[in-house]
Amino acid sequence: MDIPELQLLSSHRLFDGSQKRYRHRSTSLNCEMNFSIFLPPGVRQEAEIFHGSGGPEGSRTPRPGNSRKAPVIYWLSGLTCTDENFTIKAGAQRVAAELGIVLVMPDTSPRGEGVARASDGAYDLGLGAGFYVNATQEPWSQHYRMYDYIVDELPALVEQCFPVNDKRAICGHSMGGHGALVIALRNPARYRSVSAFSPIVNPITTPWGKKAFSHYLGDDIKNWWGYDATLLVEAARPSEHLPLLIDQGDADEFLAEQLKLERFVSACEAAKYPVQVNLREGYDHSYFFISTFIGNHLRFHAEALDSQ
Ligand SMILES: N[C@@H](CCC(=O)N[C@@H](CSC=O)C(=O)NCC(=O)O)C(=O)O
Repeated sequence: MDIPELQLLSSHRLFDGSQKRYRHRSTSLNCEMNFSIFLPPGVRQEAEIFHGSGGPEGSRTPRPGNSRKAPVIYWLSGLTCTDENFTIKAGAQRVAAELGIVLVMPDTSPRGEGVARASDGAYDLGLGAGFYVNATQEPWSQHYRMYDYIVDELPALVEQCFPVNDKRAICGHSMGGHGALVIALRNPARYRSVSAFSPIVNPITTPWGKKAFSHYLGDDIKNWWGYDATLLVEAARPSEHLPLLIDQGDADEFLAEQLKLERFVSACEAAKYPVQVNLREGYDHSYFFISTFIGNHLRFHAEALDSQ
């Protein structure tokens, strides 16, 4: 494997660990991408292989010291987000530090010069709205391959450069909840557990999903099926079931029109796929909701990741 080039953009100490932000060249997305990572205490606090313009991490040499490797939770954010929304608003680091878990927060789409964007500046297509699919339609297919980026490229980079083992979990919100469910259902051997807040679970029938999929994947709905969690869960083999947790606010402004959680729950029941769903009275779609329950999700994953 090529040695990845990582550029450190920022680094902050918190809860005796570090919150860092990096930029790298993504081959899947054909552009520069940022991601954020939280390193808990007790593991090496720098990237091991690092090139770039100086800085304390500018070394190829493995560093002496703590060689413990931690499990990782990948967090996928929703529409309009970057890697920073969850990093700044969810308050996940305190519990991740206690549990000794690494958190990785990717961006939600390719970005930069030459990357296609919605012609009318819409928030639900293009930049910030990659929907975790591999686009097949022009102009999107030149960069919008978020599925490959999240499933393969980013974990390979993280596992090469940071003190992590191969125990992975995946979690997300809204569009990112859709991404987490789809990716885990399609790749059950790669993850120990999956969870979501307010996920879009049946995008082939709802407005955000139909708009994005018709642009990214074309008009033939058969090509959308592999990105619909409700269809995927119906087809999941019992031997590949993962621990699955969903939290949903009942005051969520998007629940009725965009999310359709009841369809996923019915499909899980029909397929006998065990799912824990917490309907939370009075909670909306925001990061206030996520910050309230993120600790529960991290502990749920920690059990599956065999962490502490
Ligand atoms: N009309 C809103 C829509 C954007 C929005 O609500 N985005 C959510 C995710 S929705 C599904 O993926 C979000 O996480 N926003 C970022 C945040 O920090 O709250 C708008 O653009 O205002």
